[in-house]
Amino acid sequence: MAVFTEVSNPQARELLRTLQLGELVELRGIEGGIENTNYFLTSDRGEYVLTLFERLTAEQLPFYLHLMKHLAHSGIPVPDPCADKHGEILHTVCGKPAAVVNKLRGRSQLAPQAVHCAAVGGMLARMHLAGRDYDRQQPNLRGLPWWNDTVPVVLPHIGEPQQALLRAELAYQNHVAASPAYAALPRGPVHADLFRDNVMFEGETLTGFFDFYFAGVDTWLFDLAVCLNDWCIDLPTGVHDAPRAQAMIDAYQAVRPLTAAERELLPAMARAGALRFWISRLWDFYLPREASMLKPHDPTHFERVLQQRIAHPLRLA
Ligand SMILES: Nc1ncnc2c1ncn2[C@@H]1O[C@H](COP(=O)(O)OP(=O)(O)OP(=O)(O)O)[C@@H](O)[C@H]1O
Ligand SMILES: N[C@@H](CCO)C(=O)O
Repeated sequence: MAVFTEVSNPQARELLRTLQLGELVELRGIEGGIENTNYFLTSDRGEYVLTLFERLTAEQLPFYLHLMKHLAHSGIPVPDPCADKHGEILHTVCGKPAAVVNKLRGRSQLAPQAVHCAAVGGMLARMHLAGRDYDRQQPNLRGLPWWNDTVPVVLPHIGEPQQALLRAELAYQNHVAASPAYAALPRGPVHADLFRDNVMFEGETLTGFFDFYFAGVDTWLFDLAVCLNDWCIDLPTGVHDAPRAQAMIDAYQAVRPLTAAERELLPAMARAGALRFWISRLWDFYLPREASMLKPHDPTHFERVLQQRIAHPLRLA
């Protein structure tokens, strides 16, 4: 569980008043999530999610919050940040930057079938297209420069074979990032963390994407690769599930066909997607922060996924 900062009922009441969202009925810390403090905030007017940002700064946050607003207003089912009477969507609670968004219907589908993967693929492509006219810029803060900075920090904590794999993959990704094919990849705002636990479903109907706080401008292919690595694998082994991956890619391409450069670099981006989360999980595991409720994710999972993507390159049918 992750509640890094405790919010009191009087503080929640004051926030609801500022946002003109009615009277407090319940404030409940949310289990799950490892980045931010999250509460379900229920008032007599509706159900909301209060997020206190633990690492992101007030300078970085407008990119994410306005992106969510932009996407919500473009018909993509994402939480819409609540504004105060001055139109401000970034607030302060307990001295931390904070936001209140509407609570999405549904629940996470943690054992997805092809039909769920197709729904994610189609909506991901619609989201990429809807982001084209979003005018704010911010890079993916967990992109290649962060990998280059963070790998030396985690290397002393891991065994020799893992060090060798991490070093080799980082060198490979630096090489890919300098290639003409990479420069030709279409880019825009991406979610960059669209795992099973960041999408809501009601049955087979997708009801929302959320947790945009790793979003940034990056290649659309990286976003698709992150999804394939989570939605379309056998979780215990990291082995690729071809029918689910095909369903996701077909649905994505029905909205936006992949370019030649994207087809060429899909295997490399699948590796990049695994590397990114291996590094962040190592970092969270070996350099943890204080939290009153926190369960770090298992880093070895993405070591296995990376090994799988290297041994069995992801090719399009
Ligand atoms: N807008 C929302 N609507 C409904 N439920 C939400 C919403 N936002 C968050 N939640 C719930 O809160 C939980 C934790 O949120 P989230 O995944 O954003 O945490 P985090 O710490 O920011 O992220 P991470 O997944 O990066 O560790 C989610 O699994 C979900 O159950
Ligand atoms: N989705 C990430 C957690 C941070 O959002 C992971 O599984 O490592």
